[in-house]
Amino acid sequence: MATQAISIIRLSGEDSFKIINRSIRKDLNHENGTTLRNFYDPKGNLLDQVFLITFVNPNSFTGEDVVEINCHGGVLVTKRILETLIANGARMAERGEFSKRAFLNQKISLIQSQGINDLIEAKNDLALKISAKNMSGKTNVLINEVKSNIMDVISKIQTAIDYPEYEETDNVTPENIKDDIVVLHNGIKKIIDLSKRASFSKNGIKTAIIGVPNVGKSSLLNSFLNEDKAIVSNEQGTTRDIVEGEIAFSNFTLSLLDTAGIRKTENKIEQLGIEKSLQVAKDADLVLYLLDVKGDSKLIDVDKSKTIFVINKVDELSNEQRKNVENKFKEYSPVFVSALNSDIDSLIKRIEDKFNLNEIAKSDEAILTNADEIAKLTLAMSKVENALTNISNGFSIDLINIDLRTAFEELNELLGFNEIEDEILDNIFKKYCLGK
Ligand SMILES: Nc1nc2c(ncn2[C@@H]2O[C@H](COP(=O)(O)OP(=O)(O)OP(=O)(O)O)[C@@H](O)[C@H]2O)c(=O)[nH]1
Ligand SMILES: [Mg+2]
Repeated sequence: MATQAISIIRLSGEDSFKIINRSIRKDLNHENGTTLRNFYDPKGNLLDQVFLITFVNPNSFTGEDVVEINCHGGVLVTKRILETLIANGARMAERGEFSKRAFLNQKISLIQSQGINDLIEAKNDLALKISAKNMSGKTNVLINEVKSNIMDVISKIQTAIDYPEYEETDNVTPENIKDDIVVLHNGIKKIIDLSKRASFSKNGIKTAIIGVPNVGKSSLLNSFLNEDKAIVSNEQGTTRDIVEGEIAFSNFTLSLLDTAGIRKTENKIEQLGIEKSLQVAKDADLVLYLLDVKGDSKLIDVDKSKTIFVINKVDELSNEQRKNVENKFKEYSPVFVSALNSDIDSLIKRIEDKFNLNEIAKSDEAILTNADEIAKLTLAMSKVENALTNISNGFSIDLINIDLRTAFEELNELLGFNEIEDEILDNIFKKYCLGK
């Protein structure tokens, strides 16, 4: 606890009014409202003048009676008010308990509660934007649309199975419903694709900076971070261990890893550093590979699909030399930067383009950034894919129906509409910051 301008203490549950009434002189009316009151400790000593906001169930965040106590933000006064409330019958909330109660009282869905958590932890503007949308319930609406599209196809099939004598159901054949299912599949695929890329925005893109010694890897890290974090020198093999740094841009966060320059060496410690460099490159989401303009173009083996090739020290190149270098490394379409002069905007732009983060920032689609949520959606998509394969294999509509129903159930689970075991539920909400 630290000193703040004001502290806000929230009571939630059916005894909320009873508990606060023990610390004030005249009972509050059991209604929504605001009031300024003197707050007394159990011995009757005046502790503070507090501003109270009351919410009567179900019209509160948790769906229960809630009293919000706005007191002065001193550490001691806040502590004494908390102690008084506890003496009067309250207890401290468990981690995530407010959100859990809101969920159990059907005030918010699982996606919304995840959105609250993400909002608190957002490290950049895009992550903030996505979490606000998820928290607001807009994403629920979009997922519900997908659900009702699945429901439409299921209903068609079900009617054909239950009432085969109806003329309208004659055209419900696997071939005829195929187009509907393809549309469904593409819709879910798009959400997954955007979500996977957006989750980088939330978690930080794990970015390895690699290359031969002296190309300016540590200088590039420092230039990103705008501080002298890694040691830079013109001696080859300066960096031996991984140096980490994190930087947030408007649409993404980079978790940068500067590595030891890769070369043949007899030095055991340097060798270990180089092994680490290769491992880091393997594990990374993104590799910034600094090419050596003076050396030959024999490259370290990297996964090109996740690599951006960079030529540093552009400040040292004449126009003529730059053209030659561009030619030499044409197939890698490298980005030119000068770490020394902090001239790295073109690289930042290239990263943004690679992950297409602008598209995500502008997108009106549902975007989920939590691995569990994406996994559920992926499972739903695989069931829809199964349905399509079964159509191609000439299976009957009742078999196709089974997969669509499972996909539907997965979406329900994503929204938290299915029965969820208590233990799993506790685990979901435990990651919340205290009491939220
Ligand atoms: N002119 C110029 N010099 C640079 C630039 N970036 C780095 N240097 C210089 O290049 C030398 C090597 O830089 P480092 O950042 O230590 O290179 P490194 O790739 O981390 O080297 P190792 O850790 O040994 O693998 C230093 O003398 C830097 O000042 C640049 O953009 N322009
Ligand atoms: Mg270095």
